Amino acid sequence: MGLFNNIVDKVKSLFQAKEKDHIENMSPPQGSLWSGGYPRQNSNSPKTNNTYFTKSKGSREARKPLGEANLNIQGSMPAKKEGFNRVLDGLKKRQLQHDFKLERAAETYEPIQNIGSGAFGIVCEAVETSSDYKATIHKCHFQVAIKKVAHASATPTLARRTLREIRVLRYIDHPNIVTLRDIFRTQGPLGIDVFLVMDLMQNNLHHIIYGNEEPLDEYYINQFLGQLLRGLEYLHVASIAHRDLKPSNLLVNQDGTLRIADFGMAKFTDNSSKKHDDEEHCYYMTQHVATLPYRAPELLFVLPEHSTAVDMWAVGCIFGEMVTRNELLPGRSVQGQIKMLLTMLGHPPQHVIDEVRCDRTRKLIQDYGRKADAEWDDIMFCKARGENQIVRGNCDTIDFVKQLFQYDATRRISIQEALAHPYIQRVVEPMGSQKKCPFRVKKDMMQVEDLSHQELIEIMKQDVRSAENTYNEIHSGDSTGSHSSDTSTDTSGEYPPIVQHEQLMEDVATQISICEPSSL
Ligand SMILES: Nc1ncnc2c1ncn2[C@@H]1O[C@H](COP(=O)(O)OP(=O)(O)OP(=O)(O)O)[C@@H](O)[C@H]1O
Repeated sequence: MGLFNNIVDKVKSLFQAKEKDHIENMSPPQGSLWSGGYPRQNSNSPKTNNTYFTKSKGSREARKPLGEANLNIQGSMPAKKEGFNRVLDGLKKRQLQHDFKLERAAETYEPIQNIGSGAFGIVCEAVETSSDYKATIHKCHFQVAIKKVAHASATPTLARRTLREIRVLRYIDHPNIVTLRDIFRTQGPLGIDVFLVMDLMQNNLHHIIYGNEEPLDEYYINQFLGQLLRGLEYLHVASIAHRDLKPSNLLVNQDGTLRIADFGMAKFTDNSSKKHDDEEHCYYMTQHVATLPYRAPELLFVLPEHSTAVDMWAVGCIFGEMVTRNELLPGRSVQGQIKMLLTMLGHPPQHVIDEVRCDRTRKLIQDYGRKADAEWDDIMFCKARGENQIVRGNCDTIDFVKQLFQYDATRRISIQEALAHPYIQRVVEPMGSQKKCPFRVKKDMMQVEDLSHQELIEIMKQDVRSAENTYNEIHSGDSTGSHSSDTSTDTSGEYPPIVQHEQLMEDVATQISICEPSSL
């Protein structure tokens, strides 16, 4: 106990010294890539060694290469290993060719290597080989990421996921949301394979948090948090909830730009979508186990409705993970996750328990016994093993975390309240007002929830064409490559229904480089 107190005192004094320096710490480290607001990604810049943002003992400039901290890249490789690696490379190449049969789009994109995979998609790095204006101007090939959603039409869940992702991303242009550049489809053995072409990002937050032995620098934690909130504000103001926020879905570039990705679970959240809650809850209870540690209580406990508040809970988990380099609530089953919440955060208020729709869950909560409410500075301190001191003794940080982890979604801090919170005001540079999400995105998203499987497939086919057309329009007229020129000011809602687009699409179909087999 004495030893523990000594450590606490030592850390306290360190913390006090750090508090003094806080104002200095708020300014970017020298030579930082963060100055001037949110830097836009330049995917054309040649690939350099990634820069990693760790807390450095001496100067802040001494940073490690991203994700390579533990790799010994020096010394020559034994001949046997070289041979083995050649075989491995050959196998990887063949797998890539097999996974990314792009048909006609192979004229435009050349897959380079597999860079990620999730439960629904595989993602490769590719170059845009067509001699479009960008390649001509920059005299180089544009780097992209292609996400393949295999047999996207096979089940209603997959079709809805894919359509959600297409519809959120196709008209959005936001510095903290991944950019969709193109979209096309091919006919796979089990239905349509959909390919989403995005700007290539260099890493994701999960790798950044765990790729090094030292905690993330406080400055970068705050910058990542600020960008995450900014991207969420854009979505939440339009009543769009992401619903699958986790570090691996937050993509980060060398310049520190963070972009939210993976919109397969995104949903327009208003009263009209309540009727789907049962189906959704069912889905949450059985699938998607990988993201349990970020799942809000309203989804776990099967409470009557949920909304954008689920994302704010996940923000709390992600913030805690950046600070502590540990998952805050690492349950591995639905039951385990519920118990984890009860143990760590204490008992939910009675009115929340009364609303739990699932009898088994209600009984589980009631039988678990009362636990004391969470002491956030202790939780963060223990989880961080004393390494990171952002939270310890820091009232507004603790309050921010508390507000995010409210069991009752209606009492949880909203995105606007989060941005106005003293902690965020203190650590994140003022960001000013941002443009609104185009009305057409909301309208498109609303439609998705009411479609049958067959309708989903039909609309998905149309949407792919439609987005392809949008892509062609953008690239024929706009030399800046920005998607925003017409959409940023569009709040009128005058987006022609997709059905009306059909004839137009038929007319232009021959000009579109869609990878459609003759059988379709
Ligand atoms: N634009 C991009 N640039 C670089 N990497 C990317 C990009 N998009 C996705 N990735 C990588 O691919 C991984 C899988 O992508 P994504 O999360 O979209 O697939 P998913 O199957 O929907 O995943 P999940 O299992 O989380 O639902 C991501 O974690 C990320 O590391």
